[in-house]
Amino acid sequence: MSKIRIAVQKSGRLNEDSLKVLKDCGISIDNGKDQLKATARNFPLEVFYLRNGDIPQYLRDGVVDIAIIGENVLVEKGVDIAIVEKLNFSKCRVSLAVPKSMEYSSVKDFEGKRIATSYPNTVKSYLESKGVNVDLHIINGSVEIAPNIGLADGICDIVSSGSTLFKNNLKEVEIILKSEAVLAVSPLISEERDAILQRLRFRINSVLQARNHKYVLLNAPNDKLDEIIEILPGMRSPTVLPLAQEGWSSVHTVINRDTFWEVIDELKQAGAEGILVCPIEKMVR
Ligand SMILES: Nc1ncnc2c1ncn2[C@@H]1O[C@H](COP(=O)(O)OP(=O)(O)OP(=O)(O)O)[C@@H](O)[C@H]1O
Ligand SMILES: O=P(O)(O)OC[C@H]1O[C@H](OP(=O)(O)OP(=O)(O)O)[C@H](O)[C@@H]1O
Ligand SMILES: [Mg+2]
Repeated sequence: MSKIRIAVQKSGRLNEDSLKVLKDCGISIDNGKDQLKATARNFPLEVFYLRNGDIPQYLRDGVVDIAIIGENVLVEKGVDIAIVEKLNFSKCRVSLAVPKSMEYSSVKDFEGKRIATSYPNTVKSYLESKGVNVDLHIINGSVEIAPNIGLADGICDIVSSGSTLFKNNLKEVEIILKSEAVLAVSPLISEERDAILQRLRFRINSVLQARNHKYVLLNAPNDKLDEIIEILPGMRSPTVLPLAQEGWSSVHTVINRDTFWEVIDELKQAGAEGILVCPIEKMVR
């Protein structure tokens, strides 16, 4: 029986969270250190541990069938690779930044300037689309230091919290793109392996949905039930069960993490008591 081959970053920011997604999908992988390849014990899947920057090429050549990779790397390598899931981690942006002291009004201010970056293709195509010509200096790490040592006038690099920019006295002036970890698919995937991919996607979706929601139980006086149910979304509608104490009910529902605290505040104001919040392990819609 064939196995689907997935590329995962060998070490670095994506490694741990990528393996966690597979683990939460119930897939167990021997994760011996220094392995380049590992086989899952209970799912037709092989993991290839690779450098992030090499993964797009492996996908294009069909050496691996799928990969967990930062969207920004696919953009930089300019390969036309389909993204089938956004995985909601490693969120960042690729941005242009300049020294705080520089007066900046528009992207035209970059005309003729020296820009240090590890993402030359991304910067180039962005600035070309704006009709701006620059002098690019390609460096592989510690890009933010370049303006301070006189190597460049500005930089283009990954920004997340902004603290690296702050520490280097730089300010973010243009966001070129937003990125997060994604599941990408080789254009050469076979039909048989595509069927395995669909099974994997089903599991990934139920894991992502679960991570995004909480299970909530609360007690409510019966005369407040209508108002409380109005506040609650729920998968279909909330479950309402009578409590042993007359005139009270227990309400069970699922709440999205994004609106969680607002909903809890509203519930309390509407008369809910004894609110319990539990994590959800898997969620199948
Ligand atoms: N500060 C950050 N916050 C959030 N996500 C980030 C951050 N820096 C990088 N990323 C994302 O994580 C990915 C991997 O980053 P990392 O620095 O581990 O790898 P790399 O050094 O680019 O690659 P390689 O595997 O070739 O060494 C990036 O491509 C980007 O999508
Ligand atoms: O906005 P922040 O939260 O400060 O994150 C941005 C920094 O994170 C990344 O570097 P990383 O730590 O991966 O180091 P690297 O340059 O060695 O890859 C990126 O290259 C930035 O320097
Ligand atoms: Mg990095």
